[in-house]
Amino acid sequence: MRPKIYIDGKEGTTGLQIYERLGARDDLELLLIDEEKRKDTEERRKFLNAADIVFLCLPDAAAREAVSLIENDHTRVIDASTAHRTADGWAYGFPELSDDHRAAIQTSTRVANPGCHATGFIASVYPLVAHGVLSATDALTCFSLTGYSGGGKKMIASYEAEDKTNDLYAPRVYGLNLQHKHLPEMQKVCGLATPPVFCPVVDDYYKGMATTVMLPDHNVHIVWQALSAHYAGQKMVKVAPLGEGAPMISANTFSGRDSLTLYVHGHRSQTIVTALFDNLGKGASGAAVQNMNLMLGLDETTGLTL
Ligand SMILES: NC(=O)C1=CN([C@@H]2O[C@H](COP(=O)(O)OP(=O)(O)OC[C@H]3O[C@@H](n4cnc5c(N)ncnc54)[C@H](OP(=O)(O)O)[C@@H]3O)[C@@H](O)[C@H]2O)C=CC1
Ligand SMILES: CC(=O)N[C@@H](CCC(=O)OP(=O)(O)O)C(=O)O
Repeated sequence: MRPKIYIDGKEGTTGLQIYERLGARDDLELLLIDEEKRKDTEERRKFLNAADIVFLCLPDAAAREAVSLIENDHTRVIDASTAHRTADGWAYGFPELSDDHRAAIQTSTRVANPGCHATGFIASVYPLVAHGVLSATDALTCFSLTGYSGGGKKMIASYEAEDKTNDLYAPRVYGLNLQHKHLPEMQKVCGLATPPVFCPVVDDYYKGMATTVMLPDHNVHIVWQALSAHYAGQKMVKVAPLGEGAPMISANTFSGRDSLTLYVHGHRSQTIVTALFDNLGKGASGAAVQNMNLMLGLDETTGLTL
């Protein structure tokens, strides 16, 4: 019997991209809700309980509601929203962090898919803390560039409107209250004493991310070696040869891909690490499908673009 899959929020940005990755597969049975009933709670309840795996591609409140509608023990959940990323009982869906993370995803009934900016930050910082290159009390700073699809349908509409306002033609620094919603998962997953000073920037291109962590007092060779050793053998996360990409890397390089690559650059005692990936790939839908593959005991790259 093919596993039954339901995407709650399939008409949204993340949901559509998951559908694109699953639509052509014949090893899965996709449960498709009637278009007019896609927000009908009782109809959703039926689909959520009929599925073996559900993807939640919804705003946080709707994702919490969806979980509360599941009344059985067999439906497993992959939540793309922020609602459950630091919640007890949820596995954090980043299998490359450690064998324990991978095993938790494979066996869990509740998997929280990482936030896009959090993916870039954690990819660099988790291994450096785990291998003692950074300490949990180091004060970290990070800036992260994203395409406008990261803001979902509303933001896409504003960037693609015919009467687009002038401010949308330039990069926009946001998260200025320093309380971006990804900070709790960045801090918790990396085991940091304090959250990083985090500066997200959204710009006038559709998708792709460059998340840069700055290390003012760390040797570039030590950082590169620790990251390379940590991700050796991984299929979806790689470390580029030291210095590759100089003198300039573009944040849309990985647009359309589901993998992530870390680029390490340095001079004297200063180092920067930049994660290049797609906010809708390893930053959302690609990661969600990778997690589903692991939960089903399949090759994690099935249906994905490396
Ligand atoms: N875009 C990205 O790059 C990323 C997004 N995410 C997260 O994924 C989730 C989805 O985001 P995104 O796809 O960007 O958002 P969108 O706004 O593009 O899509 C959300 C979808 O959910 C639908 N929806 C809203 N409320 C309900 C409800 N009660 N029942 C059923 N459907 C509902 C919306 O309907 P309607 O079409 O009518 O508006 C829409 O289709 C969010 O939690 C987001 O934070 C995570 C990582 C990256
Ligand atoms: C450009 C933009 O607005 N991006 C979103 C992040 C998208 C994402 O990862 O969303 P979730 O955390 O909800 O999963 C933001 O910074 O809030």
